[in-house]
Amino acid sequence: LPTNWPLVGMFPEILKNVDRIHLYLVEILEKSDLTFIFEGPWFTKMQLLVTIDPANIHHVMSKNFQNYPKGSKFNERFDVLGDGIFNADFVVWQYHRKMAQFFLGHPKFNNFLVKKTLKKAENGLIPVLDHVSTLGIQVNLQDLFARFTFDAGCTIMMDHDPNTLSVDFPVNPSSKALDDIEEVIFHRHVVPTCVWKFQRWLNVGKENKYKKAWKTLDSFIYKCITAKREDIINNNQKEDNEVCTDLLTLYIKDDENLKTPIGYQGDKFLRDTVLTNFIAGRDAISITLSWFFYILSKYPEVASKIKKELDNIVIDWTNVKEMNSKLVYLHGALCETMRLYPPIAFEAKTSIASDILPSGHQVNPNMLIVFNLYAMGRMKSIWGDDCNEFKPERWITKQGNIKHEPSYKYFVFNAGPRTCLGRDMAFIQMKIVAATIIQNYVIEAVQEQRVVPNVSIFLHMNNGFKVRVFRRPS
Ligand code: HEM
Repeated sequence: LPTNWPLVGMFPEILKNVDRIHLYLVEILEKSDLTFIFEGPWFTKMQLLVTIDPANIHHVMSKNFQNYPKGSKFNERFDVLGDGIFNADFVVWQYHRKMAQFFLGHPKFNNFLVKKTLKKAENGLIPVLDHVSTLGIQVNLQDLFARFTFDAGCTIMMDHDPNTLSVDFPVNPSSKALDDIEEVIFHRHVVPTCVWKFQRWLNVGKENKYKKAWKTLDSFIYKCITAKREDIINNNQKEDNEVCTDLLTLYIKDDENLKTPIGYQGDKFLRDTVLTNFIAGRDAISITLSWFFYILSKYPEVASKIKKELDNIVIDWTNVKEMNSKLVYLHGALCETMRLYPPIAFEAKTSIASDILPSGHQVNPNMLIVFNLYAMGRMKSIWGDDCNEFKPERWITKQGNIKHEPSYKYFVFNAGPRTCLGRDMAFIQMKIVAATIIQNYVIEAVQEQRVVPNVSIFLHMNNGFKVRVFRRPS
């Protein structure tokens, strides 16, 4: 376990291992029986509890949920999200949750999502993959998927396609602004609060970058909201028109709902909601797809099995229920990818009152509890001796159905009342992309590259994932 030095606490050990923090946490958490207390330098009075014990997760996320809000520190660091669901607690969160549950589960919205994802695969993904395969050039698959999810996300949220997925690989200011925002939010987690707040006050360095990115995103989203409001007025009568079923339209049409517990928020509410959904969905999906194809390049037999599963069915994405029941192996391979490479590798909560966790650890008031999902997927005591092997079969029952694991064990989509609301949406989009590629192309990883996760809010690959693409003979 890390040595707790006088004055500096465990800080030197963390600094020494910062580049391999996920692997380091795997080692520490294994040795410490899944929970340990990190002691910071004495002057910071920092003490955080790091745990991946499923019983503790169940306790914090569900049983004693009221004692563990996101907390003011989280709100400060993610202030760009405004009062959106990610950043909200208590009544405001309840209000958002009810609305988001209704709209994200809306049948019209789900049909729209499938239709637009298929269209993006056909008009964006396939032409780009054909282009790189014809020219025989390398492509960074991580970048390609980020473009796919940005375009699809904008279309699904606001019915606006910025077309960043095209053969000339354009730089898009709003997509770049999202990258910058994520980079600075991560920075805010690693430097002392007083340091980044001082930088913000001076408007220098990363904080200056953050401010500019915030402005770019605001301008983009507010423009789309204004255009959408005009669109709705002009198309008011066309209820069945697909233009009317993006998320923004559904929210705007229910204008009564914009009267939130903190007052009428109008376009500000819409802006917070759209931005939160961007942050929630864009990277998690593209990162999972990148790791998925990275793993398939290591396990070609898994790719063959998925291809066989796809060849044996009639593909009809409009019948999502049917597709889910038939694509069991593909589903298992995606779950297994996220077990080993969870796109959101860290989760955190802050305690209100003191508490005792099922593991026996004492929680003090206002204590930060940190969960590392990367380490969690690689624990023998949770997943068995074969935890480091990639086995889609782990997710299939003897009867050939999808096997469900409790969310406090498979914590990738969060657990308890704040469970991810985009899980089904994410799976359907990932399945459409995976099926489109596996059926039409062979992806070959470029040999001379080291693919490792970086240390950030999301589990990106440090230098992307370079591949060559070959069209399958028809
Ligand atoms: C592979 C894809 C995804 C993964 C792994 C994932 C994972 C997560 C996780 C870990 C959280 C908890 C975050 C926190 O509380 O700090 C979360 C929350 C959430 N996710 Fe996802 N997510 C994915 C895709 C999506 C998509 C596509 C959407 C919809 C646009 C979405 C919507 C949400 C929302 C609204 C919440 C907030 C729930 C709440 O606080 O009550 N997610 N997700």
